[in-house]
Amino acid sequence: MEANEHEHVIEVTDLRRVYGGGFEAVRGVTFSVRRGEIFALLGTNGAGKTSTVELLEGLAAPAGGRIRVLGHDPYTERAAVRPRTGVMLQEGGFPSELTVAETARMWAGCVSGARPTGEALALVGLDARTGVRVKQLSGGERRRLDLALALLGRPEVLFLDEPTTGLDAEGRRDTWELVRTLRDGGTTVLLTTHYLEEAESLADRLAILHEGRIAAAGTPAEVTAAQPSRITFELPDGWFVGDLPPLGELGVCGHETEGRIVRLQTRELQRAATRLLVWAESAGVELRGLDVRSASLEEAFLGIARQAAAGSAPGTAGAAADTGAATGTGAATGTTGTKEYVA
Ligand SMILES: Nc1ncnc2c1ncn2[C@@H]1O[C@H](COP(=O)(O)OP(=O)(O)OP(=O)(O)O)[C@@H](O)[C@H]1O
Repeated sequence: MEANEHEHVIEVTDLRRVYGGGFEAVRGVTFSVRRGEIFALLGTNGAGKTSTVELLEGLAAPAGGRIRVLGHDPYTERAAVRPRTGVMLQEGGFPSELTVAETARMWAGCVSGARPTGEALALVGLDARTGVRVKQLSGGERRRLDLALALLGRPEVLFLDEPTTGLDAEGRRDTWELVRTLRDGGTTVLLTTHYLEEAESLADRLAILHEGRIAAAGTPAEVTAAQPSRITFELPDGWFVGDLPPLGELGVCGHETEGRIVRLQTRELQRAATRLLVWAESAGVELRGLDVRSASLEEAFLGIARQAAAGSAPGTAGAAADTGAATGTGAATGTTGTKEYVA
């Protein structure tokens, strides 16, 4: 897709959604997705992921803002957009008495230019289950059937709302592989997920929603780079965190203790780990359970949740997510539940 690879096939500007009763679930969300990109929307429960995706799918009109999918308004120009998109909702809701093959045929009847149903079912690994009634499928198999139906129309844009919920580890990985293959073939994918590992492994770019706003956005690497790395270890009896070299000299920007367990935060992982180990060696101290790790998307996500719990909204609310630049969460130090990080 060289000619169009920078084309934005999804453009969302200052999007708002208000439910009956006046609750504003989406509060000024801006992002865009390029052709052939996998973009993940993450967020805490109730953050507004499904509310946003439903607007992109044209299922409801926004209370404010602008959406373009393939250059069209998905709500007012539904006829132009719908045939070129595939939608996998959280709940498929198919007649449970129909078999897998009957369901696929019924669905294909509503899709112009549908791919053969057997091909769609084979893509998701359901080709051996065509004669089974929907009600007899496992939860994971139903999710795969949902995905097969979304793929029937060979969509240019695929919306996947929590596509791997209920799948076992193998099924999840198979779905990731399929989504990557679709992306490599030029399909643009927007997915919501609760699995941070899924977003980290699959998404080219992502946005973390919190209370209807984008709290952080960028590539997984950019979002995690805003977080400090961690060094965790257990001190032997008789040793205390105060016996360590001055934490500032170690390159540590925060620490937390729980009994003998010490957790250090640093933005200079190599330097801090080296100095700590040199000190331990010279002092004859064994750092039991030593664990040195770079920040993960999980930590970025938890950082946002912590800020929420501490009552301070993330500083990048409403940030645009289309620049490719990380907006960061700035949640490295601060209160985490009952424990306080101390620089
Ligand atoms: N039909 C509705 N009427 C009123 N409020 C709603 C409705 N649907 C969702 N909400 C509220 O809007 C907010 C966002 O919900 P939404 O389902 O979009 O979140 P989500 O990020 O997809 O959550 P989850 O991860 O739990 O699926 C929540 O507070 C939810 O209770």
